Amino acid sequence: APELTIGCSPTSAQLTLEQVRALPTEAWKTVDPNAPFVDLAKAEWCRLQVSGADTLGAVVRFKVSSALIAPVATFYWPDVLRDDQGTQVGVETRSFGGARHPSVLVEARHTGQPIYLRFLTRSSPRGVLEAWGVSDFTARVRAEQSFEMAVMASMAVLGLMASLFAYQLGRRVLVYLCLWVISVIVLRVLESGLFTTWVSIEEDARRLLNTLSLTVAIAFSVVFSDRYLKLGDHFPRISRLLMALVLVLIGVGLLTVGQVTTHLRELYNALIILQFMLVGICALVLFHRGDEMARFFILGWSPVLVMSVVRTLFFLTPAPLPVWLEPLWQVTLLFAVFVLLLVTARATRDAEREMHVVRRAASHDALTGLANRASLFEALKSGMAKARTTRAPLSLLFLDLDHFKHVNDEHGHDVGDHCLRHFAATLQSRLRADDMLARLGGEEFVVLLPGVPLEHARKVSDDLRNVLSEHPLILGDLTCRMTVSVGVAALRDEDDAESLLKRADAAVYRAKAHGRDRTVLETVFDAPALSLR
Ligand SMILES: Nc1nc2c(ncn2[C@@H]2O[C@H](COP(=O)(O)OP(=O)(O)OP(=O)(O)O)[C@@H](O)[C@H]2O)c(=O)[nH]1
Repeated sequence: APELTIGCSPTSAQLTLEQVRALPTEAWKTVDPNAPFVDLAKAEWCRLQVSGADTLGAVVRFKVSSALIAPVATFYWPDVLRDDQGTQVGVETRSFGGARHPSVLVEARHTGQPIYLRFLTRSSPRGVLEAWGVSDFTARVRAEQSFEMAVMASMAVLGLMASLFAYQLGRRVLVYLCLWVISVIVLRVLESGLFTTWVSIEEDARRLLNTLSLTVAIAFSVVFSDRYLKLGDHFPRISRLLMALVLVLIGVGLLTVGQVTTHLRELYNALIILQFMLVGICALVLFHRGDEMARFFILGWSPVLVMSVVRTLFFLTPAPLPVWLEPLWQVTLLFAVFVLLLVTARATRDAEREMHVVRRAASHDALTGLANRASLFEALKSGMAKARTTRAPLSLLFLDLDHFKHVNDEHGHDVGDHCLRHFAATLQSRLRADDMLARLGGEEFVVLLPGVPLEHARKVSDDLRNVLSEHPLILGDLTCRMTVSVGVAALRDEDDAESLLKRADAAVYRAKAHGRDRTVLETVFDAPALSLR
C-alpha cells in the first residue's frame, strides 16, 4: 500500500505557493500517519509525499474527509494540487465519493515529488488525509455507499407507506411529514456522492444543491414538528417565532450558497440548533403535561436531536471523527421515520375506528343496538326488490309494547330502558339470521321476515310473544313482565315500503283496540284504495 507523509504548514497566515515551496522540510509539522488529522484552523497548506515500494506506476487517491456535513456543519474542498514544477495536477472536483468522500487523484508520475494542498475554505476546523490505493479506496467508498443506499431505500419505503396513510387521513400535518422524508432522501443522495457518480455537475452547482436541500429538509422538519405538536395552540408565540426562524434560515441559507464566509455559516448552524432546541423544549413540556403526540415525537426525535448535538461536539473537538458516527446518524434518521410511520398508522387506525363509530351511530339505535328507522327502510326496500325478483313472500311484524307508559311511571325511566333492551335481546335471540329486528322509535319495533308468508308470520309473532312472557325481566326484587301487540302484513305487488308498514300499523291499532297482547293480521280493508283495483 502506498505510504503518505503529511506535513502541515507552520502558520495559518496565507502563503503563496512560492513561499510554501521555499519552506525548509523541517518547518513542516509532521502528521501522525495512523491518525492523519490536520487542524485546518492552524494550517492552510499541507505537504504530501507518497512513498513505498510499489507506488511507482500506481495511482493513489487521497481522501480528504471533512467533519460534519449536515445539519450543523460545512465542508471544505481542496483548492489546488500542484507538483514541484508548480503545474496543477489531477484535481477531481467532480469527485468520486461526493461531499462525504472528497478525493483527489494523484498520478504515479508525481509520486516522487512533494505535493502541496491548499484548502479553499476553512469553515470546518478539521480534516483527515489518508492515502489509499485506488482499488482499496473504491471498495471502501462503495461499501459505505451501499449502506447509505440501503438506508435510503428503507427510508423511501417507510416514507411511502407514511404518505399512503397520510393520504387516507387527508391531514396536512402528515403531508409535511412526507415532504420532510423526501427532502431528507434528496439531501442524503446529494451528500453521498451517488448523484455525482451518475450525473456530471459543476462544483458550485453541487454546493448550491446541497445547501438548498439541507435548508428545505430543515424547514420541513420544523414546520412538521410545529404542526404535529400543535405548537400554534399550545405555545402560539414560540410557534410564530419558529416560523419566522424558518424564513430567516431560508434567507441565510441562500446567502451562504457559493460563499465560504465562516460567520454566515456559523449563523446558519446556530439557527438550526436554536430551532431544534425550541422544538425539543416544547415537546418536553407537552410530554410533561401528558400529551400523547409529544410522547411519540420525543421517542422518534430525541435520538435525532441527541445525534445532532453529538456530531456538533465531535465537530468542535480537535480529533478525527469516529467511524461509527456517520452510520449511526443514518440509522437514527431511519428510526425517526419509522416512528413517524407508526404514528401515521396509529392515526389512520384511530380515524377508521371513529368513522366506524359514526357510521354505526347513523344506522343503529343507541339504546338497544338494533337497526334504526333509516336502516329499516333501506333493508325494507332491498328486501322487497329481492322478494319480487325471486317471487318469494315477505312479511312484516309491527310490534308495540303494551302500557309501556306504566312501566316508566311506576319504576322510572331507567327500568323502562332496561325493559326495552331486554325486549330487543329476547326477540333477537329467537329470530333467524335472515330476519331483521329494528327499532322504529319509542316502544315500537318491526321484524322483517323474508321468505315468510302471512299465515306463517302469525306463528312467528305468537312464538315471539310466548318467549317474551316466559322470560320477564328480573331486576333484583323487581320482575317486569311485558306484553306486546303485533300487527302483521305481507308484501303485495302494489306495495312500497310505506304502504306495507301502514297496513301492519293499522293491524296493531286493531290489536290494541281488542285488548292488547295479541297478534292481528292485516285485512283487505286495511288498504281500500288498493283492494278496489
Ligand atoms: N324508558 C323509555 N321509555 C320510552 C322510550 N321511548 C318511549 N318511551 C315511553 O314509552 C311510552 C309510550 O307510551 P304510549 O305511546 O302512551 O303507549 P303505551 O303506554 O305503551 O300504551 P299502549 O301502546 O296504548 O299500550 C311513553 O311513556 C314514552 O315516554 C325510551 O327510549 N325509554
